Amino acid sequence: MPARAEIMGWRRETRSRLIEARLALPVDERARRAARALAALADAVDLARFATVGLYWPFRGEIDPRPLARSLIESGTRVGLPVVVERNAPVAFREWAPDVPMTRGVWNIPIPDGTPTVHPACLVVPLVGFDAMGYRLGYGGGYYDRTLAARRPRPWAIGLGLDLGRLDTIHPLDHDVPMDGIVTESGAVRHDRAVPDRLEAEPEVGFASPACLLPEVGLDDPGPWR
Ligand SMILES: Nc1nc2c(c(=O)[nH]1)N(C=O)[C@@H](CNc1ccc(C(=O)N[C@@H](CCC(=O)O)C(=O)O)cc1)CN2
Ligand SMILES: Nc1ncnc2c1ncn2[C@@H]1O[C@H](COP(=O)(O)OP(=O)(O)OP(=O)(O)O)[C@@H](O)[C@H]1O
Repeated sequence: MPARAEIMGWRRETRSRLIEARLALPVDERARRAARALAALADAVDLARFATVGLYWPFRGEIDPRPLARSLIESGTRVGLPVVVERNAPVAFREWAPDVPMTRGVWNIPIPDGTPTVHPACLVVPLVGFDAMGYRLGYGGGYYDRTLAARRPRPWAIGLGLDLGRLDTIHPLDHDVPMDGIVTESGAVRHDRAVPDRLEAEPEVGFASPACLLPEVGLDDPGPWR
């Protein structure tokens, strides 16, 4: 098992290699793969059963989930987008709809301006990379890890990305929170866990943030799968 410093260095290189590879795809090829991944998501996962779902504003070649956002809103599910309100802390989710005013957050990513904070019971999480155990590589801020660590029951988390992000292992560290499933253009894979960490009473995290209770997803919640 490599040491933490080596793992973090490997992640930095792998992250930039995978983002480059994604951005190097011809636009129409990337759009075809993204459309297949979104179709696989719709086949496998019933997001409309949740009152509120967390999506994201696409950035650096991420799959564009806005068509999904619009159809969820039409069917009565609220959509939140992540907002970095504090460095090295969980993200907040702010309600989005096609007509809400937008401003720019970290990295100039568009964020809803002045809409209510929402508490999604299920997050669709953009992937840079992912591994066979459902662990995810993101942009390196640790924002999704912190967000998933701070809430009980932990929101369901479905990683959405391209097959080119597939890795054998990301060499998971203590802070890494695995996804409940991974969806790419080649389909959906569930990662059910014997001990459901999403129900642990106390977040074991290295920062002070009150656990946010999600009344919507109780102990016997059946999850997002169809
Ligand atoms: N579309 C989209 N929106 C998103 C995310 C995402 O992954 N995708 N995020 C999911 O996380 C959050 C933004 N993620 C961020 C991750 C890192 C840094 C950042 O400041 N990075 C440092 C270097 C990080 C490091 O290696 O230590 C920098 O750029 O200087 C900012 C935002 C919220 N919005
Ligand atoms: N719950 C937590 N408490 C404190 N620090 C954390 C927590 N989760 C992650 N971190 C820190 O954040 C950084 C995350 O690095 P990592 O490579 O896992 O990011 P990532 O998952 O790719 O990023 P992102 O989620 O922003 O896309 C590490 O330095 C890690 O120590």
